[in-house]
Amino acid sequence: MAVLTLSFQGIRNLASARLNLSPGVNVFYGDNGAGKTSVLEAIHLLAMARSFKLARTRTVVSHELEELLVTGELGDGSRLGVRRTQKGQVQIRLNGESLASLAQLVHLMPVQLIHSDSFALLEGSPGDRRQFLDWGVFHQTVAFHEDWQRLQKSLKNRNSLLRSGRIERSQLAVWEREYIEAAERIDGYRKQYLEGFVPCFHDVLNQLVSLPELRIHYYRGWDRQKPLNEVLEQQRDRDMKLGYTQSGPQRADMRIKVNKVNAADELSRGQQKLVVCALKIAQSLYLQRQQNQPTVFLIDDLPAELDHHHIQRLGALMETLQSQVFMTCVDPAPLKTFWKHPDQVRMFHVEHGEIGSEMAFGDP
Ligand SMILES: Nc1ncnc2c1ncn2[C@@H]1O[C@H](COP(=O)(O)OP(=O)(O)OP(=O)(O)O)[C@@H](O)[C@H]1O
Repeated sequence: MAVLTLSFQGIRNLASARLNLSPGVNVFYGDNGAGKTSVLEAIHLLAMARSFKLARTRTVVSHELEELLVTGELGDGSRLGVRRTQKGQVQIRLNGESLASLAQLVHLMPVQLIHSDSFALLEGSPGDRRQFLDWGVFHQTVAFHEDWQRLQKSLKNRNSLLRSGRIERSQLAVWEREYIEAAERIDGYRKQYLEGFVPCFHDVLNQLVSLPELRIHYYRGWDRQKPLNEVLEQQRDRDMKLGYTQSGPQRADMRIKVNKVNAADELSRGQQKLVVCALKIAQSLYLQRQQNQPTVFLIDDLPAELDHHHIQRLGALMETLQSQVFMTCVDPAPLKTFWKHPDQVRMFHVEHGEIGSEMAFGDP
């Protein structure tokens, strides 16, 4: 859901502000250290009650203040507010009422983030790709969250039994049954999600860059040929020595390869960025088609690594999404010329933490 007005105070170097936003594209430009990324953090805080990374969340409250406050008026007229203290206490309110869970907040305003860490989708660990995959599954399948919690609980209990060294077979059997059931359901949700998502991804990728050899391979976290109960049985002794469970959905991966080589090892930095953008855009398009739920995009330094031609392609694609987009850049020039609907684009100049008067292209 789009944020139509955004107010914040106590975020890093940003002066308190109230911004009228476009439901389409919003560009924040300015010099290094001006506070552009901090504006994206403000929106991320509103949507997720935290910054992009745990480490960043710890430092997000301004040095001079005890707490931060971000509030927004959303497209459906509701008012959302997030307060966070230096000590990490969080309060989330929707229309004046406290929200019971973070999951409720995350469903309200799905956010896709594209920034320098997003390259981890290609060059990072399987955990980075699982997180991406599960974002889509979480929004598509209501039951996923509950099954994920069941999986975590049974896995934790199995692992602590394995570590205790005194294995009570009947107790282990109870947790293994629970673990296998949750694992198979999660694997099923992920497979079903990828069946719809992968063609959508290739469509988007083709609009950005020609990489006909690129493929996504799903690994479910245990041997494709064997049922999980058999795998657990075979690995039990080794699992005991290691003190953890080697196989299951917590080891799944979504490998992205070009000519059978990891995309991160084959593609240029710019091509990698286009693949990352295609993955995130496709995920949002797919969510939009399946659930009629638009995503908010946060793109830090959109032009970095891209030539003018690809910036234009990406901009044109962003414009066609029914999503609200926030992007930052140092030099706004490459982002000024090509919009098909300039009345939907607003530009904000950020200077020493102050957000300058906003300008829409339609303005005189
Ligand atoms: N807790 C804090 N309190 C006050 N100022 C902070 C705090 N944390 C960071 N800063 C400062 O706030 C500024 C925020 O920078 P930000 O990352 O938003 O800049 P940017 O415009 O995105 O820059 P770049 O183009 O270099 O990425 C930096 O100058 C930083 O030193």
